[in-house]
Amino acid sequence: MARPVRVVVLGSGSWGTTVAGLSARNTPTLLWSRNPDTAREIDEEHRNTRYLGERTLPANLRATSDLLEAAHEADVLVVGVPSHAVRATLAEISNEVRAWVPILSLAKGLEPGTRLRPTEVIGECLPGHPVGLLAGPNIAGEVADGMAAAAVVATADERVAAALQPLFASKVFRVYRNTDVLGCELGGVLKNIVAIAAGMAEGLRVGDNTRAMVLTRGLAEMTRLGEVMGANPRTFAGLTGMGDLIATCTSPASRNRRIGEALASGLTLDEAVARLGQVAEGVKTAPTVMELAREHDVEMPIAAEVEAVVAGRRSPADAYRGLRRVTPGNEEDVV
Ligand SMILES: NC(=O)C1=CN([C@@H]2O[C@H](COP(=O)(O)OP(=O)(O)OC[C@H]3O[C@@H](n4cnc5c(N)ncnc54)[C@H](OP(=O)(O)O)[C@@H]3O)[C@@H](O)[C@H]2O)C=CC1
Ligand SMILES: O=C(CO)COP(=O)(O)O
Repeated sequence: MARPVRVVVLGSGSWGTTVAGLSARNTPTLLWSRNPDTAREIDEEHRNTRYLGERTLPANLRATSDLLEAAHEADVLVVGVPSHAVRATLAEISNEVRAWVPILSLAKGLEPGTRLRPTEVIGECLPGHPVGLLAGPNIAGEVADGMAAAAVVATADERVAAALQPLFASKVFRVYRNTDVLGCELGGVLKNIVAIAAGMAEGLRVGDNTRAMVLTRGLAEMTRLGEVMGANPRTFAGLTGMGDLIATCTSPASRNRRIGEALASGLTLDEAVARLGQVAEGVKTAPTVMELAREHDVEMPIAAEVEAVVAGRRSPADAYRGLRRVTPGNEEDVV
């Protein structure tokens, strides 16, 4: 009888740990943490208190702080470290992962400097492997609490995604598949910037109409840039686009939204980031996305205001005043 597929998840933050918990319910799973205390706590006490509080993890989820052990064990490798850490983490195991092991990214940011998407960084570090991502409207704490949610496994070869779907699925966690890797990945990256704008709106106590405008026009910006870069515009109406945008912009648990709220309350960016104590990918991604927007000649007024606030050139209140100066065009023009 064939042995079960072994999933290895790299990164023991809130989402890496949660995804490892999902997969452990279906198949043997090993979680790598760079912090030996965290690895021990998960392995022996079945908790990750720093990131998931007192929630209990599956007893069969194993953890290690030995990256080589993790790499050698993987039949499927899930990369759950933040986007700025993907290259450095994988550089240590570039010759250690068996050929053809599929690799899935969880990261929703762009690599600073290179502007590469996490799946592209993975492709450079571990060439020859099928690479894709798992994304969607998935606030980690809710998924860890067993609340119903849905996600998408995106890989260029649909057969690979179809093989990976059941590893993460449960009765309350529906896993769809998609072959538009670019569109699915950009959705997760770009919605974080709109979520910072939504958080600022929250902090400034704007009305529900303004909130709806930010989400809708934010989605238009995401779709415009995505289409020019080669993504299917329809992807942005799906779980990894509109779905994740709604979850992140409306959830008080979203770290990106919390950064926007903190900035609107008068905190500096450094103070807001320090108070959060977790990763908010939109902060580092905003300037990179504006570089892409300029390069592709795509108008992204909401992202531009967020970038100006994050760079300290504009206050949140001035950013919202700035949006009033945007000339409304034809709503039917996506690109
Ligand atoms: N949380 C969520 O709801 C969701 C998050 N995501 C995405 O998943 C990715 C991971 O986020 P998330 O788990 O939330 O992050 P957290 O902030 O919860 O945790 C970050 C994790 O990454 C580790 N880490 C940070 N820097 C490095 C590094 N240089 N090398 C190795 N490990 C590092 C941290 O280790 P340490 O504790 O030792 O500092 C910690 O385990 C992000 O791109 C995020 O956008 C996607 C969907 C949902
Ligand atoms: O991507 C997420 C939900 O899908 C998590 O968003 P935050 O990183 O803003 O918490």
